[in-house]
Amino acid sequence: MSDRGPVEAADALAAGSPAAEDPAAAGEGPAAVGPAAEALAAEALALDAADPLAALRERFVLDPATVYLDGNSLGALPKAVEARLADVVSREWGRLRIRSWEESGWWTMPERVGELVAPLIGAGPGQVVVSDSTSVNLLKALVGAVRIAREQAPDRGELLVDAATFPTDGYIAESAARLTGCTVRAVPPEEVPAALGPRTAAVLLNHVDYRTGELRALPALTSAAHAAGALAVWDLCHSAGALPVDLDAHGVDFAVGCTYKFLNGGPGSPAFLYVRGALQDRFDSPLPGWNSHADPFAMAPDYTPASGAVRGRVGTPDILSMAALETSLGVWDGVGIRDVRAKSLALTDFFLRCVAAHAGGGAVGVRSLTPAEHARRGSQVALLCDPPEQAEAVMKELIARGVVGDFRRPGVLRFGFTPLYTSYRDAERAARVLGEVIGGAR
Ligand SMILES: Cc1ncc(COP(=O)(O)O)c(C=O)c1O
Ligand SMILES: Nc1c(O)cccc1C(=O)C[C@H](N)C(=O)O
Repeated sequence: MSDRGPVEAADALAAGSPAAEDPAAAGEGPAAVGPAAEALAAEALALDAADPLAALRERFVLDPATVYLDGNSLGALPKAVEARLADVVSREWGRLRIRSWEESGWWTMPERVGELVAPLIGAGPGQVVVSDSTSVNLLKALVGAVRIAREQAPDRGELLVDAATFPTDGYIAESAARLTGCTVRAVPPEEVPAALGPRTAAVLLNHVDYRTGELRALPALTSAAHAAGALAVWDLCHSAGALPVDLDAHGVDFAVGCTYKFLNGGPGSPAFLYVRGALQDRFDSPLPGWNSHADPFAMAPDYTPASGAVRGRVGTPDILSMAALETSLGVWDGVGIRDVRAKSLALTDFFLRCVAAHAGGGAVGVRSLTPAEHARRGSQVALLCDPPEQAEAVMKELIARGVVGDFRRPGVLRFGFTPLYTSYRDAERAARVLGEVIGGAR
């Protein structure tokens, strides 16, 4: 992207977007005023009144003056976290001190919290560990996948990587390739099936594109990788907690994801690593720290890997962040990920309709890069500004008016929808204020 100007880069983004030509998903025509605007506001009220998940909003700290649509970058704070952290600090650390590794269950937290994440990503017990960052887990997963692929076929020497990937995945894939003697080939996800071959060791894909919000076909792409004898590694940062992933059902080999977005774990909360049960004994981590040793307190000079999910650990876990995440995951009690998905789609559908009604006719145009088809949509809406150079200023003004999304180069306004706390009124207000901001630019 760096060698292109914002307009060229925006054209490339829009050209690759399946929704770019969809008028229903674009702000075209004059902005809605009067009865049309009132009808959308009334509809939002009715949708909120009928929303079975509406009460969950009470579990979060939210500011009524703000519409928070940035939960795909940093999830909102669940109310229960403050008291938990105060207790961890004052009692577990302050009074119990070293005893807490055992008495407060600190030592086993990575596996225990992994078990709380597991049902949300369709993983049975014993396959998910919470540890380190997504970037670090990507290295473990990629090197681990290549090593397994090469057990049977030592000449598999290529890593296929999503060409539109979030940058850290690409950087880590390059390093994983250098460590294993592989080469990296960047491929648009839809071209992965044709690019797979007898030399492919592993494929790394983002489940949801962080800029466009496009949801990739995880089942089909995983099957295609397997048919070619390669392993499938998925980055679930923008899907975990937003939609069903069903890792076990689709036979995914490795998956990673962060917990501070739709899982609301807090800034920098530790990420998760999934290693399919059938592969765990063959998982040879490139970061075999003492926490993943079969008997860490033996302090043995030689490394013997632990069995199960524990093998994905490295060093001492970050207890404060992990405790915040553990308590945050409590907001999912009694909540089904399929219900969350249904609300996410309804919210983004409604927001796109409101944008189409409110955000037309200004000096700055917007069109959705996010696929209109439900099967290809994550839980965000990405609007490309025309001209793209205006996007940053538009987002700044939106934030000043209490609508918090974010801006991504070259000209994308991103709005994340977290069904646990986002209301239809939020969606309507965000689109209405966007219309005012764009209209104000006339
Ligand atoms: C798709 C994706 N992968 C990886 C990351 C990076 O994760 P981390 O900074 O926690 O390593 C992010 C977000 O920052 C992301 O959106
Ligand atoms: N991890 C972040 C951070 O430390 C600061 C600001 C933003 C982030 C993000 O998570 C960005 C996010 N992954 C994205 O999709 O753009």
